[in-house]
Amino acid sequence: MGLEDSLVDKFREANLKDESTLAPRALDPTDPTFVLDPEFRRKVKHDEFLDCLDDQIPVIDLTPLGTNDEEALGNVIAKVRSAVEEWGFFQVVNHGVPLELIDRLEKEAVAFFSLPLEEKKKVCRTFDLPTGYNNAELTKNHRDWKEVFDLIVRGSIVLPDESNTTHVHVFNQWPQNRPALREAAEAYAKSAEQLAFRILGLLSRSLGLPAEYFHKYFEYHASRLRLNYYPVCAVPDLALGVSRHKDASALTILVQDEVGGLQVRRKGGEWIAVKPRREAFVINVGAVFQVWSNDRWKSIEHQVVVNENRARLSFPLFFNPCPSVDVEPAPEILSESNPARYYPINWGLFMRKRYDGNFKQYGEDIQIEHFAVNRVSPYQHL
Ligand SMILES: O=C(O)CCC(=O)C(=O)O
Ligand SMILES: [Fe+2]
Repeated sequence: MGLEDSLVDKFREANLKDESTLAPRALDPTDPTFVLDPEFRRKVKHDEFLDCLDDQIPVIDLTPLGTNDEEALGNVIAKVRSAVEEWGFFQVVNHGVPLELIDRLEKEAVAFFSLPLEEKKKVCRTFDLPTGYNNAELTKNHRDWKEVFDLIVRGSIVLPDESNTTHVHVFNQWPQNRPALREAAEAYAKSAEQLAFRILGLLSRSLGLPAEYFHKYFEYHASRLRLNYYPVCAVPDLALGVSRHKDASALTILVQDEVGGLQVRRKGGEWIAVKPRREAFVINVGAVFQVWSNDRWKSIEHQVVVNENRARLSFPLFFNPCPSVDVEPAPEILSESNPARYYPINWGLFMRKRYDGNFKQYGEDIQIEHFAVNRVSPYQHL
């Protein structure tokens, strides 16, 4: 038996013995794909926070957004620009989303994830319907130590089918007899959606464009709210809650509980553990802004580590354009010395391929880089 086989055994046996997790066992620790190759395992624990402020994602107070104070607003925009250029991430406080909406959703999410697996599987995601419950998600072909519940923020969207010959209607699945989960998720999603539009405006201005510049791409936006539940893991140095990845969204708004687990890759390659703050949202720009900004901004790698003591909840809202939109570098940003670095990418087809890649085991997930000019891409026809 090789070294890796013995680690797979260790992972399985320790997790089978572990009775501490709140939810009934929904992850099968005998699946060897949970055990990551050494280079992908955590380097830093979930609560190993660095004390120095320079080592934390900048915190930006959004109070000036509701005022006519142009000078204060100008400061906010400058801070956003600098944080996105430096980190790809920032945190916001005084964001306008009521805390009680978050509390309520956390309570309902815990109640849902605590249900027996057979109950949760009644709203299981399928190949054609990428909403609802999933306990077998792959991030770049690694199995994640997490359970998720996904919903479309606007209730439903229309996506191209796999072969791009027709369209499929994607709608939300809700557990029967649990109206409180739906009410809590919809109320939170509505409030976070408003925040997303305000942040979209800030990001546009940070690129030197009018506040409403990108709003036209979001009329029938395809945003998704995800409820993440990371059970206790008996051997957290072998698996991750979410393997390293870059978000494909325009921007992501994340709220997390006090446990900790999110880690962001810095330019030097090191991983920084993000210290949870109850009053703050973590925001990052995704691949769509990378394209719009013609690589001035990058979608930055991040991951989630798990731990042996406490389960964790987090709720990312992936703010996505309409499926019909072709995402391409904003012409106002381009010049002779800054030519377009990407071909136009149809967002609906891109999402379809991403969903399919999460569901099936592909060699490589589709990435925005596949559309870079000068790259020979299997997806250039999209
Ligand atoms: O749980 C988190 O803190 C982040 C999750 C995440 O990055 C994702 O779902 O894309
Ligand atoms: Fe992410």
